Amino acid sequence: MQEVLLELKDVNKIFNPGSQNEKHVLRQLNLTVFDGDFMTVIGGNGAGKSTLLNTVAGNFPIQSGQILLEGQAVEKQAEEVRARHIARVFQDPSMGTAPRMTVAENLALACRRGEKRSLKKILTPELYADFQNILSDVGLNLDQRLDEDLGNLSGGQRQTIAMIMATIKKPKLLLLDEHVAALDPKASRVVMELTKSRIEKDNITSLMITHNMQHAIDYGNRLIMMDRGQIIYDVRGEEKDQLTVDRLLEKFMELGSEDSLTDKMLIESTHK
Ligand SMILES: Nc1ncnc2c1ncn2[C@@H]1O[C@H](COP(=O)(O)OP(=O)(O)OP(=O)(O)O)[C@@H](O)[C@H]1O
Repeated sequence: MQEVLLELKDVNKIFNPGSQNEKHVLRQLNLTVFDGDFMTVIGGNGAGKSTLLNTVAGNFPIQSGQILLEGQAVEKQAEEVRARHIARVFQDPSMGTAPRMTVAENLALACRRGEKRSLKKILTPELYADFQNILSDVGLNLDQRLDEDLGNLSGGQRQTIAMIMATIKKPKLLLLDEHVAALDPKASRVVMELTKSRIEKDNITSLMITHNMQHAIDYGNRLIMMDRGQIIYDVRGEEKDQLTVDRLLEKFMELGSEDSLTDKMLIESTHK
């Protein structure tokens, strides 16, 4: 039996409740994520994908329901406890990283995720040597750039560092919110392959939002499709392996959701 890592039970998330701008975004949402699942998350604009990740991360309070990480209610945990367990990579590489600090300093901070930050020197020669090893495996000559400000690197290089930062200290849960969407196809490929190897190396339970349906099919062991705040399709294993982009498009049509299929999804899905 696979162990449950994350459980969402009847979760409702409403923005601006009781006001004219009330927006019921997650609707009685139920989801069980098993230890080691690498789940891709797709859905049209406004389906609730980012809201799902933000509520799981404990950033958005919910109106009702439960979000349990290893049986503990996420929103009741202190921020540093959540930060220790849950790592995130965003579309914007400046989020979660410090552009005016060097690559090595950023990595050193990531090694202390969830610990009380202090000004004490944390970048030891041993850590520096570890970072050089990790980066020489990645390529892109990043091992030569440890002393450069992170903000001077290209978008692809910064997302590479962000991905390593998120996984350098194994999190219980990794949340990826369209983390390659702003990259050109070549950089996107490099970061996706790194994503796969970092996740597989430590068997990290991961949720990855993507607009690229080919990526959603090619990566991970499980795929969910969201529509109007609910999970309307959940496949894994062989059934997922047999999916094609055409089949996913059909699925959108079947569910009467073709309006939410955006040009971005159609264009991105043609890139491997
Ligand atoms: N902080 C907020 N306040 C009010 N409404 C919000 C807020 N955040 C998101 N929403 C609304 O909730 C809905 C779902 O947004 P969300 O960002 O979760 O969708 P998504 O599936 O990630 O979409 P996309 O693919 O376009 O990023 C949208 O209608 C959005 O406008």
